[in-house]
Amino acid sequence: TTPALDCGGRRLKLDRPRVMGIVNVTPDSFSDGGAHATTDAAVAHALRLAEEGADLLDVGGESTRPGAGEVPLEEELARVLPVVERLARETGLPVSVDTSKPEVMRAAVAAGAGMINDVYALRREGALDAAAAAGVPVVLMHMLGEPRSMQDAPAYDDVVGEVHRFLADRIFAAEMAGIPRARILVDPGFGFGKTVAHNYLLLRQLGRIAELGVPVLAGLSRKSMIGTVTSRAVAAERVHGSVAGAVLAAQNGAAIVRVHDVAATVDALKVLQACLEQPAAAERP
Ligand SMILES: Nc1nc2[nH]c(S[C@@H](C(=O)O)c3ccccc3)nc2c(=O)[nH]1
Repeated sequence: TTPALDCGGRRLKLDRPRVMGIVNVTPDSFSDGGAHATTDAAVAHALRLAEEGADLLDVGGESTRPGAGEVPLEEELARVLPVVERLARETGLPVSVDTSKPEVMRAAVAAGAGMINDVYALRREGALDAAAAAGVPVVLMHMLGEPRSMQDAPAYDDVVGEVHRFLADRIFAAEMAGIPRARILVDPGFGFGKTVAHNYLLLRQLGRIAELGVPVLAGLSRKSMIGTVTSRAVAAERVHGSVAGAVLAAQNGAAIVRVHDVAATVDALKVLQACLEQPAAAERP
């Protein structure tokens, strides 16, 4: 039987590393086109990612930029719901909602979302119950502290061990809230309270996170861990480094990689798969 997730009725096979396309629904600071322009732009972008080969899409309405303030509930709903609704209707792909607010989780799943992606690992008030009631897979991600302060001076005795322990605790909390293990994924949270060194230790030892026995999601795309080592200050110039990171994450056990640059990542993972799938017999000339 092929490992797979049931994402609100849409099947996501996990027989090989899958690509989650990032759909940020944040108002375009240049045009005052208002809500419709924001929705239309996000949907158009997402449809392009689907064309490029994304296996699922991740719709987020709140920037978790370190130091960023909270987006009010009504604003997040107004951004996310129209996009989730249209993508659920217009693509056959599972649509994940990137939120920490229980109200957004419930509304997004009611609007067609088939996965919950929570950078707070369901620690907000009511989030465990909302995710349990939603009946869709949920991604539990590690973050050290709060977005506002997490990058001030992140410190660990053993970053891999502590991230592993946090995720094990959150899996337990989710199971106690009635979320079956078959609906749980974990994520080490690259860039969420980690130095560049911490991030690369986590990437190298991602197999230890995979030992938790649930699918691992990895999101390195265009992050400072890539920009720093490649001296690429501009996020859009971090594609090559991000693709290398995605391949490494997949090779080290990630079941899903969360990326901006879908087409490039899809091709790179095909090369990885070809390498991994070759039977040993083929090695003999
Ligand atoms: N599961 C999972 N969800 C995620 N949402 C994000 S937001 C992040 C970004 O660069 O996309 C980000 C960080 C800081 C500012 C803006 C955007 N990152 C992840 C991740 O690594 N894993």
